[in-house]
Amino acid sequence: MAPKSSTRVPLSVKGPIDCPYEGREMLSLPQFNRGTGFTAEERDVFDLVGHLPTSMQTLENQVDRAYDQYCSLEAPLTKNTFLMSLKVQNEVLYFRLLQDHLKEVFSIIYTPTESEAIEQYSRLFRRPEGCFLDINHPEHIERSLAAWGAEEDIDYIIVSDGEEILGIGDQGVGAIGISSAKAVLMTLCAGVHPSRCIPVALDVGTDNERLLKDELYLGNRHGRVRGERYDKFVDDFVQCVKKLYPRAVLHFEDFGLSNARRLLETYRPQLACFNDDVQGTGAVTLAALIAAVRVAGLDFRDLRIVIFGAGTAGTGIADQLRDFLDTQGISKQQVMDHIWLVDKPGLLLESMHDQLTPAQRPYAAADNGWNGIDTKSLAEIVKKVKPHVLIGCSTKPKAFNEPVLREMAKHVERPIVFPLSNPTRLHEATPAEIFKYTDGKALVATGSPFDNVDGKEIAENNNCFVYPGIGMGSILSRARKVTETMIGAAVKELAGMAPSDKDPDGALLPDVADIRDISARIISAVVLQALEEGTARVEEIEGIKVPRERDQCLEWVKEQMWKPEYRPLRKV
Ligand SMILES: NC(=O)C1=CN([C@@H]2O[C@H](COP(=O)(O)OP(=O)(O)OC[C@H]3O[C@@H](n4cnc5c(N)ncnc54)[C@H](O)[C@@H]3O)[C@@H](O)[C@H]2O)C=CC1
Ligand SMILES: CC(=O)C(=O)O
Ligand SMILES: [Mg+2]
Repeated sequence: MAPKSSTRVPLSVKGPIDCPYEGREMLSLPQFNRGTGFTAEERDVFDLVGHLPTSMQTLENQVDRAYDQYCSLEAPLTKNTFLMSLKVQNEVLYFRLLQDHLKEVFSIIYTPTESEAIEQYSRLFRRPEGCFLDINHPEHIERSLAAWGAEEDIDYIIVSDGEEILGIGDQGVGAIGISSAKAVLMTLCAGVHPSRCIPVALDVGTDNERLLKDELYLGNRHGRVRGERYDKFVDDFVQCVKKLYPRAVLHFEDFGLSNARRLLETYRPQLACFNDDVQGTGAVTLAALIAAVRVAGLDFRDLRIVIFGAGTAGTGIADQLRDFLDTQGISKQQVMDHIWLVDKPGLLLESMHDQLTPAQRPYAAADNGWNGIDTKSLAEIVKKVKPHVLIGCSTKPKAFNEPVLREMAKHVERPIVFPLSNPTRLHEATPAEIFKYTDGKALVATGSPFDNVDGKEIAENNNCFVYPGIGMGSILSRARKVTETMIGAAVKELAGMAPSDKDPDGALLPDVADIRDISARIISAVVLQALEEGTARVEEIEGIKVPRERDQCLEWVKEQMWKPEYRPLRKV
């Protein structure tokens, strides 16, 4: 959190850091604490003498020590808790450790382990690390948000009401866990200054009986508030964001099916906002699909796609495909005619109109042609449609079983299969199963990380590949809106980095280990698009003329990214 306005310090990414603190207080602030990393001069100037052991260490020494401690822990959840503690002790050390061991720690700080941490949020709680807004006290919204800094301090706000977290459903106030984890990734992947991002939990109650019965549960102990009171609370929050932080980008995460898209549609015209589950998932899946289509030698015009699980993510993917292909000269209707949505009632048909969500309706299949076919059976649907692509966002493990996959492999040369449900145990199939039942011919991407199978790398098709880039691109351009074309620019940039373009056995998305470089390129593409289409306000607000040439813009972007390093401290 930024210091109070009386001692406000600029939150920069280079040069000396102004510090108004000293002594024990400084050691308790993760933004300023360097522990054994403080130099002799800093110990003197900031009155730290006597508070630290004699020996002085470099950041690299500290990372080695912390990493050894991390490795000595066995269970992923214990590792997650350890990293959480490190984060509230020394922010630079925390991010440097993550950066140096990125691939290894990714599944610990994010899906799947973060899901476990969120399920146990009230029992693992040590220190609060975000902004908690209570539906029973909407009068506190402004005061709570304003405590995070002045208008120019805040770039990004991630908000969740915790209804549909990472595939594990309603976690009530545990929402703060996903907002914080996504905020960490904003810094780690895209270099957003950690103090310029606010993770927010909207505590509107929970319908999770386990939590309601748990005497240690830390959130509001009543059912989820819905309807007008909920809408008013969310609206109060958004209007407050607009008022206090008009430059910031608002990121919605893990809202439930009945709210996610509705809130996005309501607020998109009002401010720069983005729903990661709808748009981020759609964007990364489209990038992986573009890569897969190239490997399979297919044409998007002919592609038949079945999406199993037509909720927030499933319909987000369908819309992203439809809107992107429309810009490539394939009409929206043609794309919609080639997408089949399947949900709990089976294939979604026109005759189900009244039971379908507005997002599902445009894709409902005409009933004629399906007479005598069991539309509840995925294998039967696959037999009839003969899809090239099968995408899972259902949270139904093992839904892509042997009959389904074998049926798919009968009709197409290279089945494209993306089981995207998180966490790992909810995947519709494992990569090993998919390869087994398609005789190794499938092109696979998964929602959570998986190890290689028979030397084949498995792309992690997770929105973490794009939202940091889209978010930071919107921040740096000071975008008025996060537009479809800016998201499209991110998709094209990511699709252009697919290892499978060079090696047909390569992954459909680049390696998460390279996420900082990947994000920098996406940021740059988004900034350039925002400049071109006039959504950017960076010159107007900050007086900055961003280079419009690609390489120069990329260099500029890299300079704006926060890095975990001990910059000189200046006493103020
Ligand atoms: N890989 C990634 O980047 C992302 C993955 N996801 C994952 O996708 C899954 C779904 O997330 P959301 O769309 O946000 O949830 P959601 O609740 O909005 O949608 C889930 C949909 O699946 C349907 N469903 C549930 N059981 C089913 C069954 N047995 N057969 C067919 N359909 C069934 C539900 O009725 C609902 O329409 C979660 O596991 C989530 O973690 C979500 C966003 C991003
Ligand atoms: C990845 C993500 O956003 C989800 O599973 O909800
Ligand atoms: Mg999500």
